[in-house]
Amino acid sequence: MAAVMKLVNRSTFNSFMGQHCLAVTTAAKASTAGINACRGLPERVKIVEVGPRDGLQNEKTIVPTETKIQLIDMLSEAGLPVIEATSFVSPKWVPQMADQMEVMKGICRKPGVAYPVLTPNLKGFQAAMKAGASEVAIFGAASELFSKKNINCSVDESLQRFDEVMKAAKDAGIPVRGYVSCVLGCPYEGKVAPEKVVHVAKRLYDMGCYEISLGDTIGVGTPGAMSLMLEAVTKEVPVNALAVHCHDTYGQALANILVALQMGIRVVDSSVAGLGGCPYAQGASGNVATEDVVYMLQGLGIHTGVDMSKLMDAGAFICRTLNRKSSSKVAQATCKL
Ligand SMILES: CC(C)(COP(=O)([O-])OP(=O)([O-])OC[C@H]1O[C@@H](n2cnc3c(N)ncnc32)[C@H](O)[C@@H]1OP(=O)([O-])[O-])[C@@H](O)C(=O)NCCC(=O)NCCSC(=O)C[C@@](C)(O)CC(=O)[O-]
Repeated sequence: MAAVMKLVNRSTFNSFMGQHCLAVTTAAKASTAGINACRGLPERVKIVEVGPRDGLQNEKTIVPTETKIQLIDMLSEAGLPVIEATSFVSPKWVPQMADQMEVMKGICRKPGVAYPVLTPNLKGFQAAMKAGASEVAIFGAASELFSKKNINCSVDESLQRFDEVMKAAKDAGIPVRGYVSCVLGCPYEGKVAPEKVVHVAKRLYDMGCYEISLGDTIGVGTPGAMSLMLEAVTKEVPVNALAVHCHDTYGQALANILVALQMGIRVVDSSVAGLGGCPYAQGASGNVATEDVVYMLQGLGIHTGVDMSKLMDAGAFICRTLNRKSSSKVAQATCKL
């Protein structure tokens, strides 16, 4: 009976979503481009799915490799254009990512989809190359103490390490994404001045990162703080080279993303089912849920290329496997409809 109810609920939801999306799309066809341009909103947004890495790195129990592979494959099928697959960090520091080689070998790489991996140093970069990675990400912080806790070096030292990775990546023709953590607050230092974010973001951009993702690691930002920070960063780094990465600890993530879109950001990081947190930021909740971002963007008539139904299946799969409730409001609503 429960299973039948679930099916009915799911089909009711899909039908609601279908009608809703159709209404949005029909209206959108004639007018969205113009209206969105007036509102300062884009026609298309690229979603960078970080659940398999940012999400699963934070699980207390080690998630089986097969589950990670299946999740990534389901996300590929859902139409996500970028899926951060794993990280090549020390297994002593983050044991949850120790199977990075097997994950990279096991996934079905869909043509047109990028599967970047985190590489904090040259050792990580070389291991990523052996595993066949075709894109990597380096990750720094705007806060000294977070940098120490997260990657065991100062901000300046981290930039020197990233320079080495960058040179090796250039030689190998590998694109590099950059992260700046703690752009709106630090679990150890509290408030972080926008100038500190500008300093690291500009350095990453100048050394050749094609995109810099600005991370509200502990999810303390508000739309006001986000706009002040972006105002400062976009003076030094072109807006089309920036992304936002919002955790949802204080429930501000979607509002922060909307403000970022209005300020010209076109790339948004998110995590299926809102998985995650950061092992070096106690108490930080997961990333904004991909389902919730896609729902908001659909409502705005903004194209993402993501199939909501398949995305919901991927979220349900990982929540079932981890035996936990989804943090996605859209997924929670589905159960109630
Ligand atoms: C960066 C290190 C490695 C420095 O760690 P360390 O201990 O300072 O490094 P080391 O060079 O002194 O080496 C110590 C040991 O680690 C090994 N080692 C050294 N490098 C590697 C490597 N790449 N892969 C595997 N092993 C490595 C090295 O071989 C040696 O092994 P031992 O001789 O003791 O057996 C360490 O601090 C680390 O792994 N930290 C983990 C950082 C991490 O993964 N954090 C979570 C991701 S960041 C995040 O979530 C934020 C983000 C991106 O999502 C954005 C946001 O929300 O803000």
